[in-house]
Order: sequence, then C-alpha cells, then structure tokens
Amino acid sequence: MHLIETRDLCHAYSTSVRDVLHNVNFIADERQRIAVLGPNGAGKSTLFRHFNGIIQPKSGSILVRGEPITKANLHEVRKFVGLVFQNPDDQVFSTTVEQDIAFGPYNLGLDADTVASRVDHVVSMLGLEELRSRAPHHLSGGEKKRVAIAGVLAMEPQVMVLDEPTAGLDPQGVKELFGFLNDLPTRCGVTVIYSTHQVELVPEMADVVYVMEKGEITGVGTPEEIFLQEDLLSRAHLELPALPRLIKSMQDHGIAIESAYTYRDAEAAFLKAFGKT
Ligand SMILES: Nc1ncnc2c1ncn2[C@@H]1O[C@H](COP(=O)(O)OP(=O)(O)OP(=O)(O)O)[C@@H](O)[C@H]1O
Repeated sequence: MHLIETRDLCHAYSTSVRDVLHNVNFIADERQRIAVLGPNGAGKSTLFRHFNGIIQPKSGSILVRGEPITKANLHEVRKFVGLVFQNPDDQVFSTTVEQDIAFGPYNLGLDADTVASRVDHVVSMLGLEELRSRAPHHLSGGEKKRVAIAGVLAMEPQVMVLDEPTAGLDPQGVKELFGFLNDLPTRCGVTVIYSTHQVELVPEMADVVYVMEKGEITGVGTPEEIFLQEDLLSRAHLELPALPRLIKSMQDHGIAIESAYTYRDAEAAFLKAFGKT
C-alpha cells in the first residue's frame, strides 16, 4: 500500500477553461524524498493541495494509505500529511513564533505538555531558539518560512509536502534547509515531497523526480534518469544541474570522464579522469 497515490487525477478550478491537472498518476512511499519539477503554472501546487484534502479531484482519485479522503477521515489525513504552503504568510499568523508553532499540535487535540515538548523539539531541530518570542509578522521571508515548516513538523506528519520551500531563502538558507529535509526520512521516518525551481540540489536530495508540464506528468524516475532526457528538460524549462552539465560538455569535447550527478560522484569522476586515483 502506498502512502499517497493518485490515479488519473484531473482537476479544474471553477474559472479554468481547461483541466489544470490531467490524468496525474503519482505515488509516494515510505521514507522517500520526492522532487516535483516543472515550469510556473504546471500544476505542482494544485497537485499538492489534493494530498491533504484542501481540494478534491474533478475525476480520478487520490488515496492516502489506500483510502480515499472523506469528510470522516479528513482530520486523520491532515495529521498524516502536513502541507507547507508556498507563501508562509498563508500559514504564519499567531502573536509569537512559539504560539504559531503550537497552533497545529493544539488543533490535533494534544495536551499542553505534549504540545510544549513538540514545540521545543522542532525549535531546536530548525535552530529557531532566537526567534521563539518574536512576532511572526516582523520576521524576514526566510525566517517565516522556517517557522511555517516548524509548525507543520510539530504535528509530526508521516508525509511532509513542501511547496517551493527554498523560494526566498539565501544560498546558505537553501543549503541548510535541504540538509535538514534530506535527513528527515532517516531521522524521523518521514516522506518528503517538495517542488522546486532550483535543480542544483535535486540529485543530492531526491530518490524520485516527477516532471510536470501543463498539468501532466511528463517524466518520472531517479535524478539520473530524468537529467539524461534533454528534450524532457527543455520542454519543462529545466536545466541540467551545473556539475553534470560540465561533465557532459567535457565528454562532448572528447575528454574521457564518467557521467556523474551528485557532488561526491562528480569529484570521484574528476579524480579518476585526471589520474588522481
Ligand atoms: N485558485 C485558483 N483558481 C483558478 N485557477 C488557479 C487557482 N490556483 C491555480 N490556478 C491555475 O492553475 C494552474 C496551475 O497552477 P499551480 O499554482 O498549481 O502551478 P505551479 O506549478 O504550482 O506553479 P508555480 O511554479 O508558479 O508555483 C495555473 O494556470 C494557475 O493560474
């Protein structure tokens, strides 16, 4: 049984002239890191909103732990699948950061001690100690983003869905956040699904990559399988990350070097190509 599965999912907003999602088949399993890539308007956010029942399919289905989402299980589904919105202002609204993070766990009906210990835990996991008593509306965009993530994490979902989590973060913030998300499956047994326009870190940070274009899934596979398909990438306005791009250019110039996608593999490929191993 999959944690999340969509079958031929179609969606149209009331104002849409065409389907915004068309026959989308998507699967998320335990402890996976799944990247969803695609140009603006491809339908990534719309797909994510189905995962915890914010919107419903026009046709096709969405199953969470093998069950369709119904009014009766919506609360359980939202405990199981946590969604971090693209814009943290849609999520962060309490008087202090601490209260904001506590909001979700309180809504789950947890007692005050459990809520307090969950807040402490995520504050330390995300390094938010200095922000705890600050007013969220005075935080920078990147700080707000971390608070929004902490609020969802404090509900201890089994699946964390993050809509462009790195948008608005500085390079160090992107690196830290990806490092943090990368550890979640092994550290907490959580499945991480995220959309991003930053392909550079995807080879390091995804077991499975979905590519979307105009509401359809146009590619699915490992980062290596996806980044090998030049046509697929260009149609979806995606670039090959810098390291594999450099290696490919060297190969095109006749230099004998093995293809590599992650930093570690690329380093090994360079050392081997230049006789240093
Ligand atoms: N609430 C809505 N009502 C009507 N149309 C919508 C609504 N939300 C999104 N759309 C439309 O649905 C399409 C898909 O939008 P969506 O936000 O899902 O794409 P996305 O891939 O997440 O894009 P981005 O990378 O820009 O965030 C777009 O054409 C968008 O204009």
